[in-house]
Amino acid sequence: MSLELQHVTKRFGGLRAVGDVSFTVPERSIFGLIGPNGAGKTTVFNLITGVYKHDEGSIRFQGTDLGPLKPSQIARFGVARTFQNIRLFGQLTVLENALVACESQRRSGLVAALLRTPAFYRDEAAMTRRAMELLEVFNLDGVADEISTSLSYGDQRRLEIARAMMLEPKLLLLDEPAAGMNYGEAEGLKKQILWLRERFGLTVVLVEHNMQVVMSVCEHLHVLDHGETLAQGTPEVVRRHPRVLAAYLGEDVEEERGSADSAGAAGGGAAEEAS
Ligand SMILES: Nc1ncnc2c1ncn2[C@@H]1O[C@H](COP(=O)(O)OP(=O)(O)OP(=O)(O)O)[C@@H](O)[C@H]1O
Repeated sequence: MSLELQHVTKRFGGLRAVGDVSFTVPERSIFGLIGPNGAGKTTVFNLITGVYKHDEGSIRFQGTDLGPLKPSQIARFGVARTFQNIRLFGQLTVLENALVACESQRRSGLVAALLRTPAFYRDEAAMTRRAMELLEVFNLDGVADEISTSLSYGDQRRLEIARAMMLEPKLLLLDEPAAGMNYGEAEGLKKQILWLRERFGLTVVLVEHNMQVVMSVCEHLHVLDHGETLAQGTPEVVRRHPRVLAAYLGEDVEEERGSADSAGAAGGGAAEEAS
């Protein structure tokens, strides 16, 4: 198993933002963490990446307890993320934004950089090749030299994913990647996420309100509400779960049922027990 949360609880003062949450994300799967606003989804990402420390429970990635690790150690361990609010370097170009992510990954050291040694240039060339390959996946190679803030909102979101991928992660956490995207852009995003999984053998956890995206790319869903688990299972199970339908996702899920079905919605396998 890739990522495993067991009985994780996080409190902010008197507020229990995440309460006794457990789930397991299988290796190379695309896993959706969904729920209404304030459900605790971003807090779970912040706990996995070490931004916050959980009060109870455990978070393990590929068998290692992430609890004692700092965010930078967790990133080096192969966990990368994007943010709900776009965090690009506005003055840098698209390519520079991608490259800056992996400065810490350079194999050649500071001396090599200062002296501009052959090792430095080899590193530089390899990183630029990887960046251009990723920019191409997201149709951003043609604007590699543009200042990042000149991109559309959807393109900036895709650039954030490309930048996170520069860290060569094993686990990618995407926080609302489809926010602000139109239908066509969201369709493109679905293909790009699937491609990344295939190409890099990636495990993906997706926080997303766009049910068109969630229902068709995720194999497993975990639904939070007020920090607690409301339901879990395949998209088929979750979207028919009475509590999910009635209380939180009903209209969206019903609306998207047709399009997700016709797109061959993921998760058609054995139905899991919904809690
Ligand atoms: N640093 C913090 N200090 C205090 N409360 C916080 C903090 N971070 C999150 N919260 C609270 O924890 C709860 C869960 O917030 P969180 O951002 O994780 O929800 P979410 O499911 O990601 O919501 P959304 O879909 O709106 O992004 C909310 O009530 C929020 O106000």
